[in-house]
Amino acid sequence: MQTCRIGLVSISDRAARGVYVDQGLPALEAWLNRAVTSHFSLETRLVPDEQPLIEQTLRELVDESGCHLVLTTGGTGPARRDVTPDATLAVADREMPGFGEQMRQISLHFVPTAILSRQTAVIRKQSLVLNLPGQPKSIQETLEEVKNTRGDVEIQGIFASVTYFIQLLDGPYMET
Ligand SMILES: Nc1ncnc2c1ncn2[C@@H]1O[C@H](COP(=O)(O)OP(=O)(O)OP(=O)(O)O)[C@@H](O)[C@H]1O
Ligand SMILES: Nc1nc2c(c(=O)[nH]1)N[C@H]1C(S)=C(S)[C@@H](COP(=O)(O)O)O[C@H]1N2
Repeated sequence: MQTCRIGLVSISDRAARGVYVDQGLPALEAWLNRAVTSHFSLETRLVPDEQPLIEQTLRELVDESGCHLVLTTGGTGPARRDVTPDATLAVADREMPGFGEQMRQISLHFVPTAILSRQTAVIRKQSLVLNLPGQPKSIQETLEEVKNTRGDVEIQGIFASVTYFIQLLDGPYMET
């Protein structure tokens, strides 16, 4: 059976400079290890908020490493150096705006500032490139469903659509 290849990109000026220890890649990896039960392989990158570098990293992960899914964290906000969505759109074949819309709806349950994230998702070749905000805690928040106090699902998470997307693009079956 084909292995799902997943690229993880943490985008942070200060983590890339060593001012603080990167928590983005460990948080992404921990979430995937909890959520995905089928076999997958990971390629990880830590890059500063520089648009050409981010674009180059996304191209490498999709075109050379053959990733079926690339998750980015960080740089989705409105600040001058937040350029991750711009880099993502620059390497896109097609945009998938529903992912960003749904994640902002979910994030509103955690932070009132959710709409400050410009996070989006795009198709490049065989791959889905998906932006997540930079706060390490936002990785779990944006990838999971929202439940009410009784434990019923109030808003569906996006990951079922991610696995279906990969199948629609003739990628491997991913079990969650
Ligand atoms: N990779 C990371 N590792 C640990 N903490 C992070 C990381 N990225 C972001 N954070 C935390 O989340 C906050 C918001 O993330 P954001 O992507 O807006 O970073 P930032 O303020 O632009 O700074 P930087 O790019 O230097 O991380 C940061 O100020 C920092 O406290
Ligand atoms: N789930 C979730 N979404 C979130 C946040 C968060 O902490 N959790 N932070 C918000 C804030 S304050 C900002 S500025 C934007 C952009 O964050 P980024 O620049 O770190 O990507 O994401 C927003 N979305």
